[in-house]
Amino acid sequence: MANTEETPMNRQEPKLSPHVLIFPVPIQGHINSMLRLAELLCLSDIDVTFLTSDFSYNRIIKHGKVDSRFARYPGFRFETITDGLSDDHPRSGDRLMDVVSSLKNVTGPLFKEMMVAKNLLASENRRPVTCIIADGIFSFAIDFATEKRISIVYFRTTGACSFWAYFRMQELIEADEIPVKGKGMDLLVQSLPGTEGFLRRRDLPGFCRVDDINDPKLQGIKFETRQTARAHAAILNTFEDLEGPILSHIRTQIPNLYSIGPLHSHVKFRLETKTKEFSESLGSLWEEDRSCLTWLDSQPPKSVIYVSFGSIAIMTRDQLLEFWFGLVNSGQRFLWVMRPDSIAGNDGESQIPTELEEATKARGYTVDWAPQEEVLNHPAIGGFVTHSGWNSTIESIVAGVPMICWPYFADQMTNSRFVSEVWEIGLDMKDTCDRVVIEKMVREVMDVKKEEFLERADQLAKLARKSVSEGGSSCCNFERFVEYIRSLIL
Ligand SMILES: O=c1ccn([C@@H]2O[C@H](COP(=O)(O)OP(=O)(O)O[C@H]3O[C@H](CO)[C@@H](O)[C@H](O)[C@H]3O)[C@@H](O)[C@H]2O)c(=O)[nH]1
Ligand SMILES: C[C@H]1CC[C@@H]2C(C(=O)O)=CO[C@@H](O)[C@@H]21
Repeated sequence: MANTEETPMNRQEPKLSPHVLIFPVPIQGHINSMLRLAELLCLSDIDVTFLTSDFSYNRIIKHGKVDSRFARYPGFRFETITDGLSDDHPRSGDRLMDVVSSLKNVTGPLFKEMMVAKNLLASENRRPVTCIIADGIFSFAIDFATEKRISIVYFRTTGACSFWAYFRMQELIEADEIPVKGKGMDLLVQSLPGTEGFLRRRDLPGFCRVDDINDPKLQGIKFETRQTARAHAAILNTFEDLEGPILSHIRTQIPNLYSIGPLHSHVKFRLETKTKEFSESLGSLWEEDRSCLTWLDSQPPKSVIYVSFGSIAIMTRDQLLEFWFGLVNSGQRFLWVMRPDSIAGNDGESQIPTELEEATKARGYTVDWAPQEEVLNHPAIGGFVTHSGWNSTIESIVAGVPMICWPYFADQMTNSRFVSEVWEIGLDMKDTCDRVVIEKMVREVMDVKKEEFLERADQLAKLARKSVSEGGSSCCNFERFVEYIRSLIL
């Protein structure tokens, strides 16, 4: 006789979605790209726990518009953990690496305790974490995942070009090409496949610029990057038409490498396809001053150069004045982000020369923090003076905006060289800070070679958009990645 009473054994429990933990270094550039990945996974009906520091979470909630944005995804939630630093720590400039040390020595052990104590973040209607997507310098997460037999995916939020240099640091050391401090900065690098003929020693990541091979920062980043090979897979926020040759070299060492960027463009495309909504920037740690968009509305097309050095770079007052005189003397309009903590030793009393202030009023606009994605896509923007952080670089590529690169440290040294010599969508002003050079480069990008740069930037922008569109390389790679995540619960 048919059993007419439903019993627990017969009741079809709804199958719980895969549950992914996303864990970035809790600083702006990493949070941005990982929140974009989080949204892509939510749009694929995967549960996401986003783990960040208490310090950054409080700022994201205050400035970042994330609550409203992620409210539509019932499977998304934040989890917080301490970064081990006091709230008044600058978390930028030459103190940035304190963050890395504290994350490793304080946060790492607490992370493992938290995961065990919270049963791998399982809760009602939420299975224990299926896969950990960890920042590409968190080897403690690989150790934990390996011990607990959980899938671990490394997401290094830099481009492939700098990642490859980091991954090959041991070979560069053995070839006596690093450390590079002082000696032979303009010698071409010989032992980094795919970069022959254009990459100089000065273009290697800034961590290579030390005197002592045993420098802890160089050794630390070398070690952490090599751990990538232990992960089940790796993700990069780039696309095949941008970094294909380098990606092929990396895949000889790390076969399961998913290039799924530009992530900000990828999210926008999928959101517009699924919900017809525009995806504005989110996750800002500072209040965005949207008045700059109104100012841009009154400027002629392609007439304004946007100036921003990201969330970490610091400059001296003398460097500030060199940029300011260079911009004013170029005669071009400019929109400049002066992040509140970005001037070293800013005593506040020293006055800006009157002639500079007057000229700025005529052609310039400054804000503490801008809605950068919207600024770069504004029709008035014709160029971008950038520190070459990876997010800024790829955002400028998608927007078709030529760049003048003034790298500050780390991967930025490599990104800037690829912008000028490989992609040919800008100029590299590395290792100089002179008002005459700045003026000359601004004129070259915004006037003398304007059409040439805009044409090439537009070609690359089209390839970027194609990669995230239906059938594009990043679109297909992301769908393969989702299949991998789903395969973990079959
Ligand atoms: O006024 C501003 C300025 C920046 N941004 C955004 O902030 C992010 C900045 O990221 P990025 O350009 O990558 O620079 P950093 O904040 O310096 O990023 C750190 O992290 C990156 C990813 O690992 C590295 O490539 C950089 O070298 C490192 O400094 C971007 O998404 C920008 O759109 C704004 O929204 N408003
Ligand atoms: C905190 C910094 C350590 C390394 C990361 C980085 C890189 O080039 O990988 C650059 O700056 C920061 O994003 C990270």
